[in-house]
Amino acid sequence: MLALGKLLELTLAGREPAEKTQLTVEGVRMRWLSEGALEVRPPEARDNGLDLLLSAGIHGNETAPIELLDRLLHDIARGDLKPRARILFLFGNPEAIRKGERFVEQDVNRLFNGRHEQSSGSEALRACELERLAASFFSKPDRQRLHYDLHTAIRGSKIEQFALYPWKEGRQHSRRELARLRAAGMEAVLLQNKPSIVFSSYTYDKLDAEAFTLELGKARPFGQNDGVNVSLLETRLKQIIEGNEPEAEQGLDGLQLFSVAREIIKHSDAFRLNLPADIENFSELEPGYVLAEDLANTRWVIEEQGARIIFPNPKVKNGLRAGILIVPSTGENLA
Ligand SMILES: O=C(O)CCC(=O)N[C@@H](CCC(=O)O)C(=O)O
Ligand SMILES: [Zn+2]
Repeated sequence: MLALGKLLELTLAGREPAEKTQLTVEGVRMRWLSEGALEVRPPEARDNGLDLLLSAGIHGNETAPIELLDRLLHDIARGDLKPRARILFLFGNPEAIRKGERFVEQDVNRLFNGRHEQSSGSEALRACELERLAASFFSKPDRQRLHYDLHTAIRGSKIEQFALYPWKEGRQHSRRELARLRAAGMEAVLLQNKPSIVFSSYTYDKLDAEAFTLELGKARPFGQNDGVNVSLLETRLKQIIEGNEPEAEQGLDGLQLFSVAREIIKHSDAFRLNLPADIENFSELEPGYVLAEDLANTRWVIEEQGARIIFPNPKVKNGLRAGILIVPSTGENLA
């Protein structure tokens, strides 16, 4: 296999490849751009006009998505997968991946849409570099732009695989993209309704890509991901890469839609989240339940019917999201 197909090995070893560009037997050009960053370009005559950004390891301990991208890249480097799309593979936080930690000093996925400018340290620099790599990749006019940022979650979930769809003023969420996600095994989608500082929000908002965070199961160390079944997603990604994706069904086939009711922000060290440590994502909360308390007698009380909690985490830094309260959505504003 071509050395550049071993991007993960290079990244784990913290090494630069001797040759920065290599051609596969199929004439596919692989170009190493920076640590954990590799561009794949099909021969011009085969290019179908899609620019596909696949990122994983924005959180270093979320290894199932990293292993998935590693398999795709191996297949391309061996000539077993024949891309018609241009692809940018990104391993988001190499230092944290090497340590097997979510992050080293700060969460890279809270540093996009310019937030890195208000911060310092290696993770702020990396967020800036990831923005630059994505912006340069998505700078070609008249091409389709698609970004999947792949994650696994800290805790178990009542709905195992789901997507978060960013928001931008004046832009509608796409039914066609939702159908594509359903075909890729996603059981639910959270339709965001305000701007955010995560990677997929940056590519959606600033680079006009269709962009999603995908949650694929529970985070586990390398080699221990048998419980994370990514087979439907893997099949669909191969089809997208090879440009032979079956036309998605019109219906969303049982895909559950949610919208954000409220983001729970931790304001101080006095923040308390009144949930069991092992609570699963998408657990329902009854109206009247006191979800959280913070300084100056601030209380987060459930008011919404059908409210559920995702990503509860009282350990985040002050000022950051400590959970999202969501409610079912009918998806009436889809394009
Ligand atoms: O399990 C958790 O609490 C977090 C899992 C995770 O990393 N999720 C992403 C979601 C990004 C988004 O809001 O689109 C994150 O929190 O960064
Ligand atoms: Zn993550």
